[in-house]
Amino acid sequence: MTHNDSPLLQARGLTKHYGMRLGCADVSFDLYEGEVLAVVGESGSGKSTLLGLLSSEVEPTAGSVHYRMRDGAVRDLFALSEAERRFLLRTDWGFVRQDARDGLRMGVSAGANVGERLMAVGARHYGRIRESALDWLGRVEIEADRIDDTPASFSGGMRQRLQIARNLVTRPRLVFMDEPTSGLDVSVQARLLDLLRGLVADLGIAVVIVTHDLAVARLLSHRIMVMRQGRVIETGLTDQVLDDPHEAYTQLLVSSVLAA
Ligand SMILES: Nc1ncnc2c1ncn2[C@@H]1O[C@H](COP(=O)(O)OP(=O)(O)OP(=O)(O)O)[C@@H](O)[C@H]1O
Repeated sequence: MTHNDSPLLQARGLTKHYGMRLGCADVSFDLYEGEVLAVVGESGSGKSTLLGLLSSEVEPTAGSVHYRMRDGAVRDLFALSEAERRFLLRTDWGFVRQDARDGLRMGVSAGANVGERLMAVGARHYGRIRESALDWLGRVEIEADRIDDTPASFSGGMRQRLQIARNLVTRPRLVFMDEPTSGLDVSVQARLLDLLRGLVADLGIAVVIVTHDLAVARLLSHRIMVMRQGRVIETGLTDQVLDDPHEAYTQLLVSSVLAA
């Protein structure tokens, strides 16, 4: 078996209690390289908790996450040192936050927002860093003459595109996305989704995307996990689950979107 045949990430029995309250319970799945997994469910169903557990920002009550590093070694994420975890987050992973202000440095230029990530993986040559930053601004459709502006002067859609560039410039193997298009105008959302879909496919990145919007899941994901009250109630290929949902709750979710 080659590296690429084994999962990039394996979650087993992931459970999180916040005191008496359940965040999520007994979530298990494998994620392969280049695969896009959407986690859907209504507010409070445990999506953000699960994303926090997978990215090792949240400590589990029980369960494990194993991740295959670039050197092929499979590591238990919760056994990594803080320095190793940070290194993963800066290099092999990306995290696109719902609010771009949480994922960008608002006080530094667009170019520096992108360049900083390159420096975290060892780039030192100013000219080349700036060239890569320009290239990536172009890929996310930000005009070259905005490179020295701070994201504070950008529109919501531009900020989100800059956040995407900042996350993808190091060619991470895995990107977590938390509602990356919500809060944007519908037309801006559509363009951003298109862009995301193209970039993810071109780069062959694995993605775990949390969304309450089934249209986003349909457009971006190969597989879908439906969560309710902290548990995964249905999972499968996105088109199959959305076209022929087995669980009554999923049917409700799908039909309420259709009615909207
Ligand atoms: N830090 C926390 N402390 C206590 N309870 C929490 C905490 N974070 C989440 N919860 C609880 O865990 C459950 C799952 O919440 P979570 O935020 O994971 O759901 P979600 O599906 O992401 O919701 P939303 O779409 O509204 O963000 C909820 O009952 C929530 O109140």
